[in-house]
Amino acid sequence: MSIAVIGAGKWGQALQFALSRNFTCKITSRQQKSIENFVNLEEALTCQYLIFALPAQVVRGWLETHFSFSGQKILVAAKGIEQGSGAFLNEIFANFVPEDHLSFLSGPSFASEVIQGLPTALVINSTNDILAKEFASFFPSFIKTYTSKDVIGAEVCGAYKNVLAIASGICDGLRLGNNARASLIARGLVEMRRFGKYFGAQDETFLGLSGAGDLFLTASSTLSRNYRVGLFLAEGKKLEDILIALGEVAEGVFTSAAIFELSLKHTIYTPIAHEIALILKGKEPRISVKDLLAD
Ligand SMILES: NC(=O)C1=CN([C@@H]2O[C@H](COP(=O)(O)OP(=O)(O)OC[C@H]3O[C@@H](n4cnc5c(N)ncnc54)[C@H](OP(=O)(O)O)[C@@H]3O)[C@@H](O)[C@H]2O)C=CC1
Ligand SMILES: O=C(CO)COP(=O)(O)O
Repeated sequence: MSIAVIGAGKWGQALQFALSRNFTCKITSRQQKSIENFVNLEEALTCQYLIFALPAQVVRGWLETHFSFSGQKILVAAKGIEQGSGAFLNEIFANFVPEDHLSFLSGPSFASEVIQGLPTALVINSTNDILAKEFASFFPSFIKTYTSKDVIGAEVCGAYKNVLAIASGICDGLRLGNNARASLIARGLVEMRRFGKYFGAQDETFLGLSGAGDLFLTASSTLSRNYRVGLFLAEGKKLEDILIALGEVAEGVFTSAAIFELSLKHTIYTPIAHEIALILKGKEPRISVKDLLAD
């Protein structure tokens, strides 16, 4: 059995750490890093199992440039919707990999906790149940794994909660209180369900680890990059400066634009994501709060 993680950022390194409990797990990235079992891209691509931990926005370009399908089984660990096209990751990957070789990881998982071996529970989502169970079996005992066939539901949850985490960070940054944050998260859950249902997601996904689990985590902790983006926006910092200081990806910034475009195109009511997209374009957060309360 050969397995490699593509992308040695925060999440890629945490996944490699977890999967190395039971196997030799290789890892590759653009830049050479002093990590055990770091290999070049050519060697990684010969592995039977590949885990993609790249930002959602670069996935299509990366696949076009580097990937040719030769039977690899894929687990996609990114969370986001492509800005511009509004494409979900399963749609992008479907151009390069047969559906029965594709699976998607979801659930509450701060890389900084996984890399310490702290427990969590995750979901492997695939239309191919055998593949999902195969990937699930690779995870170490400190990660409890479940499987699901609701790929689109998991994807919407993983992407949408990043936008709601920005909203929650703004809410806390403006010191609106615990009641306001709980209201925002609860309405956010309803909103992301409405959005997901339009694209065929199943109800139960929103109440489980992929939905409520990851949303509650990300929207209530400064460990979340997206939440921190929200905190800094509330302080009046410029998005450009925030992202430079962050130095890591905050997917909600791009996904909010994608949700904005998809919601307009398909007439889906997504008021929170709508306001976040406007704030990221310069709208004053306090005015957004007033507009949300009045809506
Ligand atoms: N961090 C977390 O807790 C979690 C993150 N995720 C998701 O995983 C994905 C990756 O996040 P994370 O690892 O934290 O992000 P980081 O910013 O820490 O790392 C991003 C990685 O992507 C690589 N990369 C960036 N741009 C390109 C490009 N144009 N071509 C090739 N490689 C590129 C970087 O390569 P290099 O190292 O060479 O610079 C780096 O390895 C995101 O979608 C995120 O939402 C999901 C669950 C948890
Ligand atoms: O997806 C995550 C936890 O499940 C990580 O969230 P952030 O990208 O906001 O840090």
